[in-house]
Amino acid sequence: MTPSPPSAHPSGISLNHVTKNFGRKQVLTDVTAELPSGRIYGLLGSNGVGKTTLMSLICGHQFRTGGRILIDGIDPVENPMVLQRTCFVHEDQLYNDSFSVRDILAVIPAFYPTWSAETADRLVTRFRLPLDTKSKKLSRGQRSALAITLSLASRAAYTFLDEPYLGLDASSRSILYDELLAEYAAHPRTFIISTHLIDEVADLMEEVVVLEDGVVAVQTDVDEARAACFIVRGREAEVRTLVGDREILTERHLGTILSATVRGAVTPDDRTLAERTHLTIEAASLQEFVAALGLHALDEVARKTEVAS
Ligand SMILES: Nc1ncnc2c1ncn2[C@@H]1O[C@H](COP(=O)(O)OP(=O)(O)OP(=O)(O)O)[C@@H](O)[C@H]1O
Repeated sequence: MTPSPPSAHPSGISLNHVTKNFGRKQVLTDVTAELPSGRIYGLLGSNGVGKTTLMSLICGHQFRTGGRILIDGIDPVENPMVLQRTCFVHEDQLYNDSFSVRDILAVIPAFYPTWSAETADRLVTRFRLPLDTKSKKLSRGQRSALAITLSLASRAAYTFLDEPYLGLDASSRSILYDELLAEYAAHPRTFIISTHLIDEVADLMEEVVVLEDGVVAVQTDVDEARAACFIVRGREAEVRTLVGDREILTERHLGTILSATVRGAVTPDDRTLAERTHLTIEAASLQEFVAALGLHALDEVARKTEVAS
């Protein structure tokens, strides 16, 4: 067998100084990141920071203002091959008003050579989607369930889920997480999920990318992130003694009590000292870690800007 030629580009998404303006408003000012394929990414950031915009740019649904985007080495803009390999359906997706759920499920497979009718059927049943209801009559949760069904059944190599849980009740959310992991295990591909429920989806995500002020403030592996910091709480002097010369990412004061999020792993000596000096040590949740790192990264940017000006 002739070996296939080495690809000039590694597979995955490559973002290089990507910018996006809407009129005079700069939403993405300089987004640079490498997202190797075959992972589940969490795209995080506050409301209006540009998560949906970035996903639309990557899929080629909108034009970027500047910079370079490559999917498996190919620019997604007006490229039918990339369109077949990416799926980005969201809850407020517009469908033809006269289309029922059944009609939508009949039309969409034509766009995806990898479509799985079996997955679509299973999700329709599990979400109890009303097949004969017109799309505009669906509730918000049902619209989300339809978007998830289309996204997972597409089996697209790059699947984007924009806050996929909107309007879903607790049991439908657990169907989403369950099905996503099952699909990912059986048919590995790349998922990019924007979310504000960091801790709820923390077990799904392998890597998080945090957008702040138009740039990637943090990109980190979730397991590394979990082991990378802890919170120590107690009287300020004792907390500072325990922390030593390690880096404090954030600190909060409540009277004489200091709560510090510390970069690094907890050591046995830390535990002994904490017990002796009545400090509490706990693991930081992913949400706390991301918030601390994000704020810290932005402080650094602000400090460097101040120094430079
Ligand atoms: N078509 C558009 N025209 C003008 N401004 C837009 C357009 N689309 C998005 N924006 C603006 O770009 C910014 C980023 O919007 P975007 O929806 O990407 O944010 P987001 O991070 O997904 O927000 P959220 O977490 O609230 O969903 C917002 O200020 C929004 O008002």
